[in-house]
Amino acid sequence: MRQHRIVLLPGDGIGPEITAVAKLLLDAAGEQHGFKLNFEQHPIGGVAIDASGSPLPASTLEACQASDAVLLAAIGSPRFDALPREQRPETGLLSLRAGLKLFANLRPVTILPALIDASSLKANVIKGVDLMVVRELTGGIYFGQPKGRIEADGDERAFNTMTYSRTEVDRIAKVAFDLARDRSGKLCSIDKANVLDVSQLWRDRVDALAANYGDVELSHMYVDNAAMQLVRNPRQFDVLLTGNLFGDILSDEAAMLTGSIGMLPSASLGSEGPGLFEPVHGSAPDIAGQDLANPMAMVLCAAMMLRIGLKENDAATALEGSVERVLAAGFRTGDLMSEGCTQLGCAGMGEQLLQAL
Ligand SMILES: NC(=O)c1ccc[n+]([C@@H]2O[C@H](COP(=O)([O-])OP(=O)(O)OC[C@H]3O[C@@H](n4cnc5c(N)ncnc54)[C@H](O)[C@@H]3O)[C@@H](O)[C@H]2O)c1
Ligand SMILES: CC(C)[C@H](C(=O)O)[C@@H](O)C(=O)O
Ligand SMILES: [Mg+2]
Repeated sequence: MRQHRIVLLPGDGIGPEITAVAKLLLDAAGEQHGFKLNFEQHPIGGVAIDASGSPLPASTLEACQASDAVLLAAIGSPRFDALPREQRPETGLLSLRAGLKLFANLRPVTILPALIDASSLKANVIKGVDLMVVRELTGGIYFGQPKGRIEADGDERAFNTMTYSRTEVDRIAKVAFDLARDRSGKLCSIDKANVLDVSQLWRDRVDALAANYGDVELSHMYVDNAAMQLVRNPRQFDVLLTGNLFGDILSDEAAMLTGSIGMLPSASLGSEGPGLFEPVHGSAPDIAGQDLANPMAMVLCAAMMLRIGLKENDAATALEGSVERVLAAGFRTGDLMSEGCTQLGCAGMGEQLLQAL
């Protein structure tokens, strides 16, 4: 039987609740499709700070490095907001992405027919939307130096640096061009080249690479316009290429096209080694521990892990199918609830997903 080593990182807030659902489905999918997943669970984020003082213990990173794929739920809690930045839960996640060299974050945004009325946008605006945000994940203003907070001239000042090298832009742009080639052949690169030097380099490199992709229709858009176009006419987009910060913001915005941030999965990939599969949403402290979380983004992450990380395509399709069938049958978590549907908690949704597998 095929065997795969999976590191599970439930993390904080709703993380453990949605991880339990994903594990249930992954075990069942393995049984149905002839493979076994060997799970190891490790702490990251707030739970790791509580246990060991570090948001990314060395043992967690080492286990991830030795795995075939990593499935992370979410990290973060207001309890840690006053800690120095290097000790905060978010730093654990950033260090994991950097430690595994996961420079490419793929965030697919698809509208499931059953959820056409769940979005805050009109059905005729979102119908048929199928786009992919390709977000650079280990550079830009998240990691740029210098950064810090200083006292100067009787005032306090804080600063971060938005920086990209040619090499960093080229490798993420190549991922986006290749994806566009496999999809509809359309790529829109997002920047702020009218103001920022770092964006002008970004645009110059994307233009230079376009010479190798004569079959891809490339356009550029300023990020402020992109934020507007995403809600005005999202169907104009196929692959969106963004830097780290712009992609973070635009993907949360794009999540609302699907009806809820609780529906959006992502895959964080490097050029080799295990991928990290992580929902776009956070630890949702406002609903944590109340059996209210939508586990479907996490289940769709598990599907991405099966397809991209483990090449278990049939099982991936089965998981996605189960999400579609449960929604078509009218089951909803609170974030997606609309008239005439049946509301379920996180665990109840897990049971329905399992039955529909
Ligand atoms: N990848 C990650 O682990 C990740 C991502 C984003 C934010 N965070 C962290 O999470 C914490 C909370 O951040 P936030 O409130 O800005 O963002 P969030 O995504 O956690 O929550 C935003 C809103 O969406 C809702 N929501 C999110 N996921 C949901 C789900 N699966 N089902 C139902 N509702 C859901 C929440 O209840 C909340 O109202 C912070 O500490 C932040 O740093 C972590
Ligand atoms: C929690 C935070 C570090 C993270 C990010 O900004 O990348 C999150 O918002 C995300 O979108 O994955
Ligand atoms: Mg985010």
